[in-house]
Amino acid sequence: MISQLVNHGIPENDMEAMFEAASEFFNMPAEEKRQYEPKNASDPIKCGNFNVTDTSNQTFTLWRDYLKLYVHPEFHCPLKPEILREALLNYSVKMRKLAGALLEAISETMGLEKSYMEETLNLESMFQLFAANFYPPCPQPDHAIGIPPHTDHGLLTLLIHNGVAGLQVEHNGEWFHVNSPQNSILVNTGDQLEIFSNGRCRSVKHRAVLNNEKTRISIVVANGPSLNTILGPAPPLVARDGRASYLPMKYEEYIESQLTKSRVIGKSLLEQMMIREN
Ligand SMILES: O=C(O)CCC(=O)C(=O)O
Ligand SMILES: [Fe+2]
Repeated sequence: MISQLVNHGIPENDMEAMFEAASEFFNMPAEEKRQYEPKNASDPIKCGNFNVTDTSNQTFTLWRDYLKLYVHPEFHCPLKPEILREALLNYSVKMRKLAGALLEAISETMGLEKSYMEETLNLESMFQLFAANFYPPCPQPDHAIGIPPHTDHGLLTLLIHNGVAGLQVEHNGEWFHVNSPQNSILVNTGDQLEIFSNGRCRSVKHRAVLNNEKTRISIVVANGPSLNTILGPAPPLVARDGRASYLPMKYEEYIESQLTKSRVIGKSLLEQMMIREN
């Protein structure tokens, strides 16, 4: 499930402030950014760039700079550029409210109480991850990739971009461009929502491709349950369906396992969580 919100109530200024702050960050000298090179996968502030990565069954040359920050329940932000802190605090609060409202509506659509997810998944202390992705023009766009195919691990990811196309989603084994308008917010369902909904909301496989003309920037906020939530299919949905289709796991462990297990086993973590029918 992927949807596009056009009337989302987030002022254009708030989005522009994020693009400006992210561009300033990426344009800082390399020495300034080096302090945030990741030492551990769980560092709350990290940035990095072009490299080669192995997913479960392929090796990719990546063509992107990224900045990843844990912004809730604890707020982490680099000191520079100075404009980033205020813009990000404001933006992350608004994205949290929007994600909360969407999750209430999704709860109701599934026949649950409006506040069911908020209460059972401890959304008050939801784990929120911010990412800015910067993809410069690539001379050979077909020989590298911005982000390899993946699903997001949280509940809902909210994404905006600077008007340059690049995001693609997979449907029935084929890749399709998501040509969303510049000021819209793209809503992407993640693994935790697929598990919680017992398969009603599918986690969308997506990737970012490159071009040789324009720099693309995407600003992503991933909203998940609290890190200590043990998330499994919602019991009322399991009762309705007659079976649970997924195993439960603590969200914090899920994030850690996604970084390690899928490479070893050769299947995505979400596939490993599925309980097949005999
Ligand atoms: O840049 C994009 O459009 C995709 C970004 C993305 O999938 C991610 O950061 O998880
Ligand atoms: Fe993603």
